[in-house]
Amino acid sequence: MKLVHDIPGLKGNVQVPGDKSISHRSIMFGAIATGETKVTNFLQGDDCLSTISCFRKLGVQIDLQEDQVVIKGSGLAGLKEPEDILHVGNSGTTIRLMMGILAGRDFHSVLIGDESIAKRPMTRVTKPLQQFGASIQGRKNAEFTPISLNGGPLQGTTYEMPIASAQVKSALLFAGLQAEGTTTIIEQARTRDHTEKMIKAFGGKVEVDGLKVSVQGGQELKGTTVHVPGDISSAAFFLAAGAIVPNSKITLKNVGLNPTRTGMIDVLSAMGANLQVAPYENGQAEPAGDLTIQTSALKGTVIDGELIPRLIDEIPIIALLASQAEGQTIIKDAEELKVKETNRIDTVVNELRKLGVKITATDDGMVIDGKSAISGGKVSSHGDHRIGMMLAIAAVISKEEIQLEEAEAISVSYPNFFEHLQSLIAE
Ligand SMILES: O=C(O)C1=C[C@@H](OP(=O)(O)O)[C@@H](O)[C@H](O)C1
Ligand SMILES: C=C(OP(=O)(O)O)C(=O)O
Repeated sequence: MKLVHDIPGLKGNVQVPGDKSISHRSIMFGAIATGETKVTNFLQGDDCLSTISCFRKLGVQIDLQEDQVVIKGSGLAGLKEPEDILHVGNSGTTIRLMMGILAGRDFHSVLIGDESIAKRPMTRVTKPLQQFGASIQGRKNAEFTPISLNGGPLQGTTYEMPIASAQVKSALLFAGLQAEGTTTIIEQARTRDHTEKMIKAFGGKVEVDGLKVSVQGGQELKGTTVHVPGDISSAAFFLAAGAIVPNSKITLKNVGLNPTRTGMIDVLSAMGANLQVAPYENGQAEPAGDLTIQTSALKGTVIDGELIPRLIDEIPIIALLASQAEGQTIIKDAEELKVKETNRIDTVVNELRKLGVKITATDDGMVIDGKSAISGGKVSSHGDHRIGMMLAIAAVISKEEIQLEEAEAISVSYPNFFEHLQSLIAE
């Protein structure tokens, strides 16, 4: 598609769609709890719809109307053997977290996904689950899909994670909730804690002590209401756009501000962005607030260490932001980018280079030189939603036309992205 380019400014308010990580988990907890769960502001992106479709195949009644979902859970024991393969589409969160649930169920199940999922590593979850006693098979020693599980009794265990991953932590917590005894996960760095918060919201207990997270098996979870805040990973595209497009002022309403997710705010502040954060005081489990960004004079920064898991999905758009700053930006300790929907070090660097950005790939990140003019050309999302949105924001600051291939991938996390972008374009 031809992207909108060379616009005079971005002005107005946007309510970004519901948080993807929280939306997935609301379906999963609703399905394994007893009683009714209501979810408001649910993200109807392709990934979360894949999660709904998998749980329907497990016999769970899920009613989806507009952005509200009602789930009728009958507890873990109420999940039924699926008669068909469970297809997770493009969603790493769906497949990895579901493995933690299915490992302890007394039936056979098979998980597959699209071409991208077929290349993403699974032993990060299947290996520790085998330590719980789970029976899991897959290509290359359970590294790749199709993955098949013969669920059964699990034994609680202590597991020190070799990587920073909320998906791995969450899968093991789901296994721990149905294992005998205590399960303790030791994180390498703090990752998003939506699973821990949701265990509590559903009436369960989880103990967090620094980087150690423990749960007891056999807890009964009870259905509840989940209010999903807007997704800061989606807001990130408009935060960047507001900062780099001249003559802009954008307010993003009801954005999730869980501190395990707000690395983008820290980076914008470090780069000198004109950003205001107005948190709500509504006592919700997941904090939220309004963010207002204005055109800013940015400077380069270094992004590494414990900051990385707090902004891992925002790195593609941060690379574009850095290309408009004064000086150099260095992103390191981000090897995990190589195993996302695409190898995001390579796709970000290759696509931005096509548009004239001075950017170099490193083993664990990238180095970006600032103040590049964005030239026209033909680019592709390579089927990766976050790359597609980043390139659409690159186009708005280009004087020349940019064509985006595989734009449809954007509906994975932000189905109305182009509508929202259009609504902000100043007359
Ligand atoms: O737990 C989650 O909801 C997610 C965790 C992150 O993945 P990793 O756990 O692989 O870092 C993130 O990249 C993904 O978009 C969503
Ligand atoms: C990495 C992502 O998602 P997932 O791992 O769920 O496919 C993402 O949304 O950027």
